[in-house]
Amino acid sequence: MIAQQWSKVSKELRQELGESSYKSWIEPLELVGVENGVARLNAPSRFVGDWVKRNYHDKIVARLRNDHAGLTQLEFFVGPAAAPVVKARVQTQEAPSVLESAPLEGRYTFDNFVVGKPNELAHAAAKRVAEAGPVTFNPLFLYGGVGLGKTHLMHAIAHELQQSRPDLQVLYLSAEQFMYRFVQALRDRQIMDFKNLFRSVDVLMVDDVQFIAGKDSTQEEFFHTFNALVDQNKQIIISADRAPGEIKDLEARITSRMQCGLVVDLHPTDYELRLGILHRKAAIFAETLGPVNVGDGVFEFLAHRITTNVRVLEGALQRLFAFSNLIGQEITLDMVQDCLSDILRSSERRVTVEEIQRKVSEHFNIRLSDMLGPKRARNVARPRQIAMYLAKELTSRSLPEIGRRFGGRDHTTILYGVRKVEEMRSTDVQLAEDVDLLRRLLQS
Ligand SMILES: Nc1ncnc2c1ncn2[C@@H]1O[C@H](COP(=O)(O)OP(=O)(O)OP(=O)(O)O)[C@@H](O)[C@H]1O
Repeated sequence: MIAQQWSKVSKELRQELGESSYKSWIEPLELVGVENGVARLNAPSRFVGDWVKRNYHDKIVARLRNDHAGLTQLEFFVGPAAAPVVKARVQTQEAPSVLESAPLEGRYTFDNFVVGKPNELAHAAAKRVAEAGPVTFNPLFLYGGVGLGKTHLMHAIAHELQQSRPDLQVLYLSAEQFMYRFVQALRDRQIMDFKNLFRSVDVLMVDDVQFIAGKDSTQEEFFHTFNALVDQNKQIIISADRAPGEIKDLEARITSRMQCGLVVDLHPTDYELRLGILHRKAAIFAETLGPVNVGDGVFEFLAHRITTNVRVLEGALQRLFAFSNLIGQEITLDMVQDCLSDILRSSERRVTVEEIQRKVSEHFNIRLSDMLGPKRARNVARPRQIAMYLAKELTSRSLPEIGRRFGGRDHTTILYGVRKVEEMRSTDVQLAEDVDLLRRLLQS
């Protein structure tokens, strides 16, 4: 049955992806089962599993859903199927005796998480929770844009707890899986069992909570589970793509509950963090694939050009490693251009220096002519430096080019402005907020 379903799906993928991608990535896979919204596939190596997950996850899930409504996730394993990583046990008689966590990604550990200015607070909060000391903030609410490491941090907490406190019952799942289990319990008339199971965990982690917004009965149940756990002083960790107050259609009482704990933001990455992540990921890929030579300037180029999110950055690097491995040559800048033309095109920065100058002037209520002119008063000079900083961050213009657009200033003046804002971001909260807001406005 499962084999037939997989054969149907792989035939469709063969048509869609073409013979060569099919042979490399789909043909070697075997579907071994589907349970609790997760399909388990056997892969010949972790590299193949990772690749397929990154590139074809949604395509495969969409097709398998024809036979398995409620499927949300793929899990890949190499060799004989392993037992799910984290389990929560309960003592009720009739209820299923085990509440299974969603699978954890083995690579999402604290060791593999690169810390920089944009994520240091989120990282510190996650580390604190992973120590499993007395609960000091509840819940920990992590939020940030797509692919900035929320899931990575949650899995890292689960891994750490698993190591240091195997006695704790830790449950990690996505909000979608929470809803799926709730609906299933309603359908099977096992709602009391569901309640008991969820109230028995010591640490509950719910990923992408924005998913339950607007889903009334799921929200209601989530609210009760949440309250019951908080009352018992059990740690809850939640992630979302935006701050609690900004999630549309989330009930006010849930929003205010979320705000009672520690709310931390994962900021968009900066150049240094992207560079650090590239080095770390390259070391990880090299462990799987063997060493690959990376030519001069490749990491810097990628960190400069791919600013959208870390997932895209990682996908780009993985593609380069796979290609370099296939042809047995080092990764050069030419190879980057050939191999990643689609990614580079789509991440081309469209914001212009002029747009930045306009927005920054509006925000600080100064004249555009003053921004470009010689005035040195602080109320003009600081916004000018912020605009210089954003121009460097958000466009691919060089410092001399930016200088020309700022009334013919020298590139060293621009560099000074950029550095000044970089420095001040860590000490001046107001300035950091202004910069983040402007960046968001310009990128939306
Ligand atoms: N600071 C970091 N260090 C190392 N890897 C990172 C970092 N930030 C993100 N990543 C990597 O980027 C990828 C995407 O991260 P993750 O899935 O955690 O993002 P997310 O914020 O949960 O995204 P989404 O909003 O799509 O759920 C993962 O492979 C993760 O390992």
